[in-house]
Amino acid sequence: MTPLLMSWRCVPCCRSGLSWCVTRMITQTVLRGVHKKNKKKLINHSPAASWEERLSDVCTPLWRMEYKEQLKYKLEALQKVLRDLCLTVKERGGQLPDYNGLFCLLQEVLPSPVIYGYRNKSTFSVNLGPNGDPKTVGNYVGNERDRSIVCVRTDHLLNIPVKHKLVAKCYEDYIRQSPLPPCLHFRDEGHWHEIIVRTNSNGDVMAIFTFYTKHLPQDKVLSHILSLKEYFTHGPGSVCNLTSLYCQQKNPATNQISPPLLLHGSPHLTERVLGLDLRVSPTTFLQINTPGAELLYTALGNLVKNRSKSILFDVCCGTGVIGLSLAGQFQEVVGIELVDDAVCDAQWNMTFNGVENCQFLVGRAEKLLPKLLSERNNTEHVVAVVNPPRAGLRKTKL
Ligand SMILES: C[S@@+](CC[C@H](N)C(=O)[O-])C[C@H]1O[C@@H](n2cnc3c(N)ncnc32)[C@H](O)[C@@H]1O
Repeated sequence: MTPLLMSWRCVPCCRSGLSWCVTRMITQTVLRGVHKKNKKKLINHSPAASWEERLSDVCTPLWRMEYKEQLKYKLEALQKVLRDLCLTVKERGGQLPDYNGLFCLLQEVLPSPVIYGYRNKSTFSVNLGPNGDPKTVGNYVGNERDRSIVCVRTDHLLNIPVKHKLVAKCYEDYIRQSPLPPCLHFRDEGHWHEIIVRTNSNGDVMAIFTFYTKHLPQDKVLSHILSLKEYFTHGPGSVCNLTSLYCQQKNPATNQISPPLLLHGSPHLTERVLGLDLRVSPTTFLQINTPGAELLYTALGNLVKNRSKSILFDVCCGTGVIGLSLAGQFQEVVGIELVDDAVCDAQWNMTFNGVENCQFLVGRAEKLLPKLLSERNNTEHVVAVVNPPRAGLRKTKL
């Protein structure tokens, strides 16, 4: 189980006098990459392991540990990353400060306020289940390379909330009685595809399903989509009490997915994070554990106290949550984000919450940041935050 995925470190950047606060999500990928060997020990590779256990090992690799042990494991994983990085720099003749054998201060991993059912977004695939049923809704066990994928229901997963599981179950019930076949991985046929479920702290639910339109005339596409809508709004699926239902069509000609089409309910959910009301559209990025994110942003705020004369660069700002939540502590906030829609959400969030000292710019941080910094001759009053650190940012010259 990976209920808490956060820690942070603060590295003063000597060259520019710029405070460089780096928040860091320790993702499963990091755990996989850094502690591959250790992780193998965590996983029960016995052929007797059930499908459910195997799925838990994929989705929540630390689930066999007590939560305290998980936090210790994550801290050690981070220490190892920093030690390895330090070694690499030193081997190449570089010099680094020493903080107890690490080159920067590393704080404890904070426990998440919620450790079960904490996800606010889940994606469920459709594929062959362990019993061979091609209309099984769940998550994958197996390997894409050798095409050994099996789709296992997620009812037992500790990190997925009950509401998400209910939508997945209802979707499975519906597609099983539909005459249309599913659209399976690697097969250019069938129609029913994945479903994404998002919830907010109020318990509102948004579902976004993908429908593959190949070989189906548009009127038939429409009737099947509307029939699913009817099922979720007035049929047995109404137990899910959906706040919003969206459909995305996968276009066979381009293999691209259309923008989400609202079939029912409100276009957005609203999520409250640290007193801010945030607009959540089908594509909006939010940290997956909202109370965990609040803890992260609060911890970040504590690191950057007394900055009323400073400017904050929120690098890769997404919908601007970090910058907006810290805006009161800074003279000015500049968010930089690659994706246009995310910047629109950030601007909406700023206006809706009455924040006035932020601006959000669309563009690549690597390109915009040097220009923005060169416009400011005193970088002492500049703080930058990036979450998560991106490989694409590593060559940025500050
Ligand atoms: C995981 S989200 C994090 C958003 C935000 N920092 C937060 O914590 O809520 C990462 C964001 O970085 C953006 N991004 C990725 N590479 C970027 C780049 N080179 N320049 C600017 N934004 C980038 C993505 O579009 C995405 O919205």
